[in-house]
Amino acid sequence: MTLHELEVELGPRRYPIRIGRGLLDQPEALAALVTGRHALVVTDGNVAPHYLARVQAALAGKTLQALVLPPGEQEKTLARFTEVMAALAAMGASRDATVVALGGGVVGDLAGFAAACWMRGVRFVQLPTTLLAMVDSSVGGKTAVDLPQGKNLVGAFHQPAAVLADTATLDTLREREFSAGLAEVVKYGAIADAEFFAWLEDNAEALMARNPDALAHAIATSCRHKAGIVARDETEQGERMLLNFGHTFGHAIETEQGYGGLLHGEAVAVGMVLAARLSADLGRAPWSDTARLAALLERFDLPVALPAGLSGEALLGRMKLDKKAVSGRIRLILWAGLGRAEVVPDVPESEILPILEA
Ligand SMILES: NC(=O)c1ccc[n+]([C@@H]2O[C@H](COP(=O)([O-])OP(=O)(O)OC[C@H]3O[C@@H](n4cnc5c(N)ncnc54)[C@H](O)[C@@H]3O)[C@@H](O)[C@H]2O)c1
Ligand SMILES: O=C(O)C(=O)C[C@@H](O)[C@H](O)[C@H](O)COP(=O)(O)O
Ligand SMILES: [Zn+2]
Repeated sequence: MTLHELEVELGPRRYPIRIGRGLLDQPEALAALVTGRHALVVTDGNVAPHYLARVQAALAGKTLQALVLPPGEQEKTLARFTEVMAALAAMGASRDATVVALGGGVVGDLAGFAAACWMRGVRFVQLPTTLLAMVDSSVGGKTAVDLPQGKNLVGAFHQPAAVLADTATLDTLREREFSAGLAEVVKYGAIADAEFFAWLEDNAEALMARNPDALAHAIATSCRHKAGIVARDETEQGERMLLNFGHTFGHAIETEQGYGGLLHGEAVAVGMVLAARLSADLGRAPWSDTARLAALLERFDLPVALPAGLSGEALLGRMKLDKKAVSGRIRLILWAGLGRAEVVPDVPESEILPILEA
């Protein structure tokens, strides 16, 4: 098994990211992640039938409970968060408990937020099973739930103790969700690594065919970028905002659709193209790079234009509740072309609205 091992370095608080096929088949390594007596495995109804038994078997010596939630973004709510709290209370979880997130970004964000809050913070382990979770959400400690008013509005920074990504779990992931993960992979090339972007262009077919070597390279490269940025700016005071490229638009779309329309990765794909077009409109980036970005996303079967039926004014209103906004003024991640993004305060609404109405 080819194993990629990385670290997120946060001074004395550092944690490993392990990426490889078959990691869930190593019971000792899984058991070592749970240090106290209590463990709560949070997962969802699509993931549990495939992978929960293996995790349960590995943790058999522990006081163990599993909470299987209904899948989907519409479940990343305060109500489900309360269910996780209730499960921890019912099992008598003490401060040395571990919350294990087995699933995609929805499970990871929700379980992580629960771990951040239970008794003011307990140990948390990420076992990501979607491409998106492996390349992005399992790393970096952003945890949250959505409100009807906006994405991830209630949350906390709470770093996992370890991330263990068994890439064999991607074998059961549906095509649409797989493509959604590729959007966040493309993001790293777009904001920080033009060479990686070109590699993605050259290897798009291999990635869509889920070639194991291509996938491992894409996941490890993405995690290396994310780990580096998080290490330099854990709580998003500056550089980390670049990871939000496409997200001010994307989150507005997801919220406006009631979390039942585009998937997060799909909304980010549209958002990145809108941000790139706005950058080109403002003379900050070459149009040719915007075309390359859209073309690559399309090769990954991702949408690159706003879904029909959304009002530009309504989307603009949603964008004002973005967490990067300052004193109610929208702050956007724009780019200067492939591999170079920047935080831009005070982009006039009069420049943004036409992009939302085009
Ligand atoms: N915390 C962060 O830094 C961060 C980063 C990016 C995205 N996110 C969040 O992540 C979420 C999106 O994550 P996602 O794309 O993983 O969505 P998801 O968790 O909803 O998973 C997608 C779908 O795939 C199913 N699934 C998961 N693993 C599977 C497997 N191995 N086999 C078969 N089916 C499987 C799930 O049940 C779900 O239906 C959003 O809420 C987004 O806001 C957070
Ligand atoms: O890790 C980060 O920082 C990111 O922004 C990664 C994003 O891909 C992710 O969607 C994140 O959840 C967005 O965070 P938010 O603070 O904009 O809600
Ligand atoms: Zn994202």
